[in-house]
Amino acid sequence: MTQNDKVEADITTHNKNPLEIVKELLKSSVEDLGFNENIYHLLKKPIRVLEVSLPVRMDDGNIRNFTGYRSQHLDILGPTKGGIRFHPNVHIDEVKALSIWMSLKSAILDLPLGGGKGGVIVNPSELSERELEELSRTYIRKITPIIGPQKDIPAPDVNTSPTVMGWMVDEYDQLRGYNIPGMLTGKPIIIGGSQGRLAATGRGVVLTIREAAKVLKMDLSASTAALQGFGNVGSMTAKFLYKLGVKVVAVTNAKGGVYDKNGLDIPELLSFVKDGRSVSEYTKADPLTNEDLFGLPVDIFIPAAIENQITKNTAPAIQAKIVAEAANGPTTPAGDQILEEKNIFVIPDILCNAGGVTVSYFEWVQNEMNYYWKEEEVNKKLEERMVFGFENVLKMREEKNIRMRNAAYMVGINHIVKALRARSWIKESDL
Ligand SMILES: NC(=O)C1=CN([C@@H]2O[C@H](COP(=O)(O)OP(=O)(O)OC[C@H]3O[C@@H](n4cnc5c(N)ncnc54)[C@H](OP(=O)(O)O)[C@@H]3O)[C@@H](O)[C@H]2O)C=CC1
Ligand SMILES: O=C(O)CCC(=O)C(=O)O
Repeated sequence: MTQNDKVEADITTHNKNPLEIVKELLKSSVEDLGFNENIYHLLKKPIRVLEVSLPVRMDDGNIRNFTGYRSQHLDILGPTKGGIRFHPNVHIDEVKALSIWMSLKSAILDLPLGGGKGGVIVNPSELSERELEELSRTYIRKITPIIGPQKDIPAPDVNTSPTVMGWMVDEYDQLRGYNIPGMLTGKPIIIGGSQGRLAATGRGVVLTIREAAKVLKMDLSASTAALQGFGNVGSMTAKFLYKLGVKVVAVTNAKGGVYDKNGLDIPELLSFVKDGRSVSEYTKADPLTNEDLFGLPVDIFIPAAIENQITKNTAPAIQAKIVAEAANGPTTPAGDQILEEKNIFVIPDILCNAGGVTVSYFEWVQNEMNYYWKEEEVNKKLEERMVFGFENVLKMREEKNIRMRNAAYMVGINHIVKALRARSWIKESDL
């Protein structure tokens, strides 16, 4: 059984297929908006999906042929846009689902972009740096026919750092014969990256938590938080929570993590992991398993790792008032049902983590005009967009007396529907 067969068996058997999950939510939201089912049929499939073979000469002299994908969901609002994931559990349905979420995210924040996403089935920790660079360059070569600054603009996601983005943009530029920085975002700043992009997703997550705390009348400086995932998004989220005075008591990664009921020293933890060490090796706090993380007595719980973490098995333990979905798709429908029964305020992924694509959009704008903003300007613009998105979703929630997740889907779909109508893909009778 290949790794992909195992992933397929797991997502099918346990009702965790992200594509089925997002399709169900699209269908019910289209119904709740009173639109014809035709709209659902237009939104449920990406317009284009490419599968590529990625042969890499390994250090031992043998060739390994990896598989990669790029999914483009909808391009009626602008070029498609979204990250590239390197992970052993990448699956075609996951990539398609992630591209649909990207469309919704951009729509909620009124970004002139559609949804895209890419992935390669690989465990990057098993590759040498040279092998990883070859894989990254090969992937970009293979998807070159369908990407470009006016077509589809990749970016980072799980296990793809600015260094990986640097290799990718260089490969594209070498192929085309000149510099085209706007073909990809999340680049190192020296070659056209934007100030503030590295921290943008975590900054955005914390802005949505701040807005949610206002709704719930919670004093953040007297609140506690626990985080799953301490990569780009998790670590930056922890940094900004700490700055706001939130006591971050627990963080984990795939190997486990640490807990201190009096609050972790986040700046120290950030420098601890900087040179490649894992949070699970930090000895100035108690060790913690990913299983125990869910049951901690905290006010804010933040999944910032991968999909399908808040499930019917883990959700019952959650005691938080706010679940802020920094990761994409961290909650299964069964887990979500339990969060609803517990009356937990969920900031849904397509709103919560939209700060990343927002600053990626700013990066692309700066690349196109070849003029660069200071970090304060980027951060100010990011804050405006996040608050705008949060307020629109909150308004829909209050108008319809529904949950934030349903409200976010409805705001996103409403926005896309306006473009579908303007292009006459749909008729008045579909609405
Ligand atoms: N990067 C971005 O700008 C954006 C990312 N996102 C989403 O945020 C999430 C995190 O992405 P990002 O931070 O970029 O990725 P990174 O690769 O930087 O970090 C991922 C983190 O998740 C941890 N992790 C992976 N699997 C598990 C597991 N089974 N249990 C606990 N922790 C685990 C990793 O641990 P370890 O290091 O041990 O593997 C690592 O700490 C993803 O869902 C991504 O799609 C959303 C919007 C934008
Ligand atoms: O920065 C981007 O363009 C996309 C980020 C991303 O992949 C995501 O929001 O899930």
